[in-house]
Amino acid sequence: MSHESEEELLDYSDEEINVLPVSTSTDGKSNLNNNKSSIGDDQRKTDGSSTAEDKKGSYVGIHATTFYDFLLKPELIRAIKDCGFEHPSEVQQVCIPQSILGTDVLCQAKSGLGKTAVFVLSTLQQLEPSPGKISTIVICHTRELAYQIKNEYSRFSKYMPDVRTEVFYGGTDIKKDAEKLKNKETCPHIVVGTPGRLHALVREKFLRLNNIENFVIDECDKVLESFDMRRDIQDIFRSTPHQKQVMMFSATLSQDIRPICKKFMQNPLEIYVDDEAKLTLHGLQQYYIKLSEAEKNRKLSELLDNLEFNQVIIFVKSTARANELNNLLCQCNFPSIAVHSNMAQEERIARYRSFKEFNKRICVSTDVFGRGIDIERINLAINYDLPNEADQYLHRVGRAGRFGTKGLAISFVSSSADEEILSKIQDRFDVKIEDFPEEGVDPSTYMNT
Ligand SMILES: Nc1ncnc2c1ncn2[C@@H]1O[C@H](COP(=O)(O)OP(=O)(O)OP(=O)(O)O)[C@@H](O)[C@H]1O
Repeated sequence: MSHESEEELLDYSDEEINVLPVSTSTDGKSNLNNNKSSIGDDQRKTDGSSTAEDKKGSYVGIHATTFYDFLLKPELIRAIKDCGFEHPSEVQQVCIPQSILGTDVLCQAKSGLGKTAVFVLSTLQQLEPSPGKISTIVICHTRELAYQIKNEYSRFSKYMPDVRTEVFYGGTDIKKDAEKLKNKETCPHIVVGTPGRLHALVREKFLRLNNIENFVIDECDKVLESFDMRRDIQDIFRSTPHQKQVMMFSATLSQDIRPICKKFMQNPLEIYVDDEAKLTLHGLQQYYIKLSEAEKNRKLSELLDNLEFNQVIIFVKSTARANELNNLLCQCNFPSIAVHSNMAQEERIARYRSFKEFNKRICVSTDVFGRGIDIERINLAINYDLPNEADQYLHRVGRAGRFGTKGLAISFVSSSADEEILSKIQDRFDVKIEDFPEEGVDPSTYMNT
């Protein structure tokens, strides 16, 4: 592990964070009065040593906390080991001890540091599977992310043979979903899905949520900012029992969206990264290239020819552009694939899998892959078209450099609007995005060994 990725696992100051086991009331909810915390680089010590400020509640030493400390079920510990997870990341250290107790959680933590495992492990820890009883529902904004989360449940419930997880999203036959849900033998204990399909299943009374104990929204700002998705969520939420655990996660949680999230919660543990500079991924080198629209293809091909990378994701602003660019790359014999929302759902998932399984090294995508998607080998992200929001930039480039690894992000800047966005990104996240050097970048600085 590189020095930088080790730093991601350092400890916290107890002034900011109380991660000691908390006293619980009879309903299992946390009694912490101040349930608000933040995670930030400046709260971590860099040498792992103990100081006078290390009082109760601080994690001392780089690897002072292990997954064993969470007292998880042995089946989970075995699966965690199989996944190769050695030490919990900071967000896992802060959240898991409380989330396994049933506390509501509203959590912002930077991209790629393992927010998914927080809710997957804590819901599996609490789950007592009973036939026909759906205990956990997880909602996210895209079908591929739902599919990915379902697979995470499968990985971690490997030694829990009675636990069933199913994923439901649009673009597939709803009757098949209904069949699965109707039959006690096939009805899942954990449901993962996208808002529209889940809402339709609830409305048609195929999906009954009266036994729900955990209600999770991943990429919650994206889900709740969109009027349509929020309306669906509200209806789904209303069909769940009043007493349940609610958890929400994202790398970006604006001041405006927080109260909206909290409306769904009771006295949540709140984890924010209020200093947006701390959302910057330190293993990720970020550059821009100024050019005209007409120069983009030539430049891209030059970069793909000259740069070393394992896998690259190229973001464009429309499905038409994704198809065009992908065709062009394929014509030039680049091993490229395109993924966007304007294709049959089965094909979308097949392409996601093909890219994840390393059958293709280049993926041209719209923002369908801009958030949440976790493909370990991506170490280069290219914004062929810059997004029009700074937050979206942060999510996109976070596809490279997962879990504290190294990576490279290059953005094409071809208009005054692009220049404005570029300066917004640099101001907000306190990151210096430099002009891409003529001589290129030394691969050893962004390739993981
Ligand atoms: N403790 C751990 N040790 C090693 N790898 C881990 C650990 N926790 C998570 N990972 C891995 O790190 C990667 C990123 O995790 P995950 O996708 O949950 O990030 P995230 O915080 O949800 O990011 P994003 O905000 O971009 O969606 C995954 O491949 C996951 O398997």
